[in-house]
Amino acid sequence: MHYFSFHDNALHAEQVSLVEIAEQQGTPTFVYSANTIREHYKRLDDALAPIDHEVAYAVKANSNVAVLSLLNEMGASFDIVSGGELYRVVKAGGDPAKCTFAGVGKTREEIEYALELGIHAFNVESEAELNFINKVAGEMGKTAPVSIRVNPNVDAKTHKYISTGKSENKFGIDFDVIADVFERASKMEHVQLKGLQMHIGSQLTTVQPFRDAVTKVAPLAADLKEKYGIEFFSIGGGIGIIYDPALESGSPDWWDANHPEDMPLTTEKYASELIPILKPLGLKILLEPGRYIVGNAGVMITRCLYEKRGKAKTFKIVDAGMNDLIRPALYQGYHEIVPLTQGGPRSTVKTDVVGPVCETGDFFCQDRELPDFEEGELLALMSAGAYGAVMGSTYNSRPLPTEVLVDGDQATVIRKRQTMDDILAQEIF
Ligand SMILES: Cc1ncc(COP(=O)(O)O)c(C=O)c1O
Ligand SMILES: N[C@@H](CCCC[NH3+])C(=O)O
Repeated sequence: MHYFSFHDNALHAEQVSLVEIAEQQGTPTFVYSANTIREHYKRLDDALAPIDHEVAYAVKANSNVAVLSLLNEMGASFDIVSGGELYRVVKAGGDPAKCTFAGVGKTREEIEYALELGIHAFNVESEAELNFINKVAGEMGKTAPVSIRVNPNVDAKTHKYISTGKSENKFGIDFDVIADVFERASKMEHVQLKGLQMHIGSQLTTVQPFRDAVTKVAPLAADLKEKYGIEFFSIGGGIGIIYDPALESGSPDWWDANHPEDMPLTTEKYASELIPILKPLGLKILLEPGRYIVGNAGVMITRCLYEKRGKAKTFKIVDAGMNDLIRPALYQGYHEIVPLTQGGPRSTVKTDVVGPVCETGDFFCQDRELPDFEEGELLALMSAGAYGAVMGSTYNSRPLPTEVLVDGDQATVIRKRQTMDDILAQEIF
């Protein structure tokens, strides 16, 4: 089955035409394919089957409660990074005891909330935070389950804004001193050591940085198990997806979840390289995938408003902006742009696709050779399921877009389009 593919000349999500969704819901709108999410989850879960493991979905990638609920039904655990994400998981029917709580700046309120609910573990990112969690847990008469995040100083070879495992990144505790931190933590009265965690970065397209990091940290994990009886080793998320078919594979069906061989980093490759290093540890292995699960399970649909042929460039102006999908502006992220209807052959044009926001950085592509679509035409920005809607803002007083979940032939609105009154609700006149 093709999850995003053309039928009768219209791009569909599963069995639902994206043109119909656009006509009914307006644009911009995010559309997700439930079966793609399920399949990605299952593929990763199956690949790790030879070892004791848990797939803890990184909620930040797409935290719509309907998406979380779907993954909860699949049996996922959750990697959260705020009290707000924990709140969402609970609303989705998720069990706090299956949540690990990462992040360098947890507040007292968040720590108390997580202790109250009984999360699986805090992933502690500094000694100051460790001391504080110990203090707060003591005040509450509780013991805080913790794992400590190691920064292995390994180059993830990804965009510098999404690299997290080098010493100059703010995340985790330096590899050289982490053993001492565990020793001090083991003597704390209100902390129980549960695990070791790392996450070297996002959108990794080869297995080598994962292998380097796991190889470097595995002996430490073995040592910590021996000394303190830790139960798990979380190797983080970061598995990359294909954004640009021309660069990565040349396959026109790259967004189809049934083409695992086209992935730059397959789950099979990931598992076959890492399992031999991880299995001998005898620890539960946690994975924290976000983008891999939802990235290619979503698109953002938008309508072309105007075309402007300037002296230097052709601009196609669409009704979505950087406030709706910020990845191109923030990381020079690539999203394939596909007209929703396929007529006969058409000419191509080198164009910038830009939004209405009052920023020069408000573009979805620059100087890209694209089918010469017209004013009024509908388009999909592919691979927008991860770090899309969640990073949206109301900049320029632009209401947040609708989100729709397609499951087979059913399309369900899972977030209504925001209204101006929603935006103004907290303002005091
Ligand atoms: C601690 C942690 N775990 C997991 C993830 C998920 O990353 P990805 O979406 O690349 O799988 C992130 C984001 O990079 C993260 O910071
Ligand atoms: N938001 C980033 C990924 C950040 C991962 C979170 N640590 C992106 O879209 O590529």
